[in-house]
Amino acid sequence: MRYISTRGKAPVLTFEQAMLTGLARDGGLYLPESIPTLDHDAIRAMRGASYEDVAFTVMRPFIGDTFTDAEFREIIAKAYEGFGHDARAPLVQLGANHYLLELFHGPTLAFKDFAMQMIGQMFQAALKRSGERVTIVGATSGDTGSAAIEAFRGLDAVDVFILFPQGRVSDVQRRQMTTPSEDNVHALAIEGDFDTCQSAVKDMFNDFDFRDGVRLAGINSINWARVLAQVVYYFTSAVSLGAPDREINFTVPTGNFGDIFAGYIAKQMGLPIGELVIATNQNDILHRTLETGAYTTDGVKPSISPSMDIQVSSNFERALFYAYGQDGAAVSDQMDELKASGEFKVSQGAYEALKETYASGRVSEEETSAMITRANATMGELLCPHSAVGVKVAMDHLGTTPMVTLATAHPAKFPAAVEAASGHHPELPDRMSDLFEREERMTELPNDIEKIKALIRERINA
Ligand SMILES: Cc1ncc(COP(=O)(O)O)c(C=O)c1O
Ligand SMILES: N[C@@H](CCOP(=O)(O)O)C(=O)O
Repeated sequence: MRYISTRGKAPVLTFEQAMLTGLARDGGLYLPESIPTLDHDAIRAMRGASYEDVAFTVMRPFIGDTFTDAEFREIIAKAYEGFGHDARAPLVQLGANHYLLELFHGPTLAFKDFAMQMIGQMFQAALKRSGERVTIVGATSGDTGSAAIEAFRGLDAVDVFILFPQGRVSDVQRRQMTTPSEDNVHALAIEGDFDTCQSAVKDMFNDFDFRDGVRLAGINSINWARVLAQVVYYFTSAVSLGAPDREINFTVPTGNFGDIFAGYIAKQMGLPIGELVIATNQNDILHRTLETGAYTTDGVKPSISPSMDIQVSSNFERALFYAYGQDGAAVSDQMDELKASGEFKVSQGAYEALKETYASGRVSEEETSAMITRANATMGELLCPHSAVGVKVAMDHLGTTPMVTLATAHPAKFPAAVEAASGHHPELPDRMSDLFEREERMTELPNDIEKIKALIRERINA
């Protein structure tokens, strides 16, 4: 299996290289040259199988000879052993034809753990074999950072630097990043929003002296391995509802577009997914793009679903690549336009392709709170605000096809918004009950790329 860049001008890589490389050297994102498919018998055989077995079947065709079957099975087993639910991603019924996929039973209580625990194990195995050391730099609006720190803390061959927007993540999210005491963990509070942090990370990847000097690696969903691991739960949930003999729809709370793009990959692999519905909060750039064909940034507005406070949605580039018929030059032009002017207009053909693949909806702050209240009162579910955004949009798209809404985080990560809407204080699991007593350690930095790079160099003695 070979991996190509969405902008068509970077070296073609193996799975291992793509995983350790992160952003392509032409600024694009890596994708498999072709998407392997699973026939209906193979999908049917997933019924009753463990999450780990389905993970092996779904991911194996993408990893080439990076790991042997035995190594890969061991990686998967280790990745999911710390999850707090035997099913890993349990499905609960919310109402007629509506199901909630709980993706918050991992170590840091958000869906990011599904992929981050996998890539933590895969990095460790690959780096042990090569004897290399890497510097991971990631941007977070709260959940990716905590999941990455949990997955990489204490590992010998890795330093992990996480840039988060100061004052724009919840207290639980911040403490998950700032309380680990391992020397290889560095939480950096940056002046700005998530887009500021993500743009700094991309700038570091595009500075080849820095990139090669520190041996930079990425764990955001720019890393294909992150997206791949998220494909698995589309299969487990759809199969438990009758796929491949029945079509299933999905609604996905969306920010950086990694999670819903994993659904697109599942569909291309042969899973009969009907609608893939993008659910956005008031940072609704993706919904507007689907409505108008124009991708226009207009500043991040802080919301009660802060992990989705994103305007420059990284993986949308991957969606564009397919919408443009895998034309890297066209994608490259659009991305240049975005960088220069903060907007671009999708061509008519690509727009039609996007509309054929995705539906969308936007949820206001008031509607998010009202959905938390309603789900608690009438569905027996205490939703986090991101999941509430998803459930609200899904309800507007319910029909005769079963709908699965992805519940992307545990309500206890966002207690203020959840308590205000439901009257219930969501408790953290016992293993985290002392989170607010632990000592915090972070470095505050202005939005100044040179200062951020200097700090990273200094910390790793590069
Ligand atoms: C809790 C939560 N829900 C939804 C999202 C959106 O996911 P994606 O960025 O993959 O679109 C994120 C982060 O991005 C998140 O942390
Ligand atoms: N919501 C995310 C934003 C980064 O997304 P990623 O999937 O690209 O890592 C977060 O919580 O950090």
